[in-house]
Amino acid sequence: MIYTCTLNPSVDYVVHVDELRVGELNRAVKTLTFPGGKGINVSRVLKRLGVDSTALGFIGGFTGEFIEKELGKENIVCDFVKIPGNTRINVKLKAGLETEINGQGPTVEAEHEVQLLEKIRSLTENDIIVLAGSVPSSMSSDVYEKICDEAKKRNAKVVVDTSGPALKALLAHKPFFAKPNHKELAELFGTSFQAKEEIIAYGRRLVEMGVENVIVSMAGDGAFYFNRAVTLFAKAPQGTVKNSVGAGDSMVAGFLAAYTSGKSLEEAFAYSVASGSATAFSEDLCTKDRVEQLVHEVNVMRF
Ligand SMILES: Nc1ncnc2c1ncn2[C@@H]1O[C@H](COP(=O)(O)OP(=O)(O)OP(=O)(O)O)[C@@H](O)[C@H]1O
Ligand SMILES: O=P(O)(O)OC[C@@]1(O)O[C@H](CO)[C@@H](O)[C@@H]1O
Repeated sequence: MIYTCTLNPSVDYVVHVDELRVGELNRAVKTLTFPGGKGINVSRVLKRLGVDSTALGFIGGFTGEFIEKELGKENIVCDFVKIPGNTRINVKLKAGLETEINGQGPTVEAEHEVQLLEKIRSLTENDIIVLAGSVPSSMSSDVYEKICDEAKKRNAKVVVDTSGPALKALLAHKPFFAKPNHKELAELFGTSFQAKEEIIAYGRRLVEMGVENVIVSMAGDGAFYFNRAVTLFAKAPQGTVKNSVGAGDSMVAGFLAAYTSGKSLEEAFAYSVASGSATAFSEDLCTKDRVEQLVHEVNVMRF
């Protein structure tokens, strides 16, 4: 079974305006509301790609109820720890450019962390757990490491899609799969990239640190895949971007869906890139049909 863990889920409130006038009244031309948070997005895309998962993490209040109801409509199994306070609302403002304002999220107490860790203790060697998204400011920054330790003790595979100190700390635990974008990779090593060769060098360093599979995404410029044996590159398919929120999460789901169904590495990587782009070209997350159309446009090259 695949488990996703979203410590700080969100209701994503997508607001379209023709033109943003700062300091004035703006009227939306369209608004959309989605259950969000990186792990939840991975669960939603996995389901669309025909793979079941269980969504773990913390939810609370009317926004938490919305998330659980929406995931229920999509037949996604939820096993959240319920907390007081409202799950955050993240504003995704579309006014030509995409601007995001992510909420802080409710307080998670020590007792809630204990309840989550208890759920992690039921994982087995047949399971994969995806740790995705930011750590709530009320939690200690090593919570992902604690979850990772519990999962690894039980030989479950750990997948990491986070950034900053949480990503840095988790790499030492040699996860099965990590998907930083190129900016997160640069931040990890306190550098900035001017050329693709630098992305390759630093991506390979993650493999040397013990990560089994690494995908470094580069938005419209495609992505690299690294493991001990190969470096692969794929350009992103061309299309009209409608919403890049969740594109990275869709890549994680696409890779896992293909990998767990026994596809080759090249195929899994192509499927991952196609899933990211299919989401970028959709208002909500990708559909399986769109992924399978786009995968034919993804050419995987070996370096
Ligand atoms: N403009 C685009 N055109 C085509 N494909 C895109 C575009 N933006 C993103 N993608 C696809 O989505 C993948 C992931 O994008 P990106 O690098 O932006 O991830 P991310 O920063 O983790 O995203 P997020 O945090 O919003 O989920 C890319 O590798 C690509 O396949
Ligand atoms: O604040 P975090 O946890 O870093 O990111 C949360 C978030 O921006 O990530 C998802 C897209 O990847 C959205 O659904 C959600 O709003």
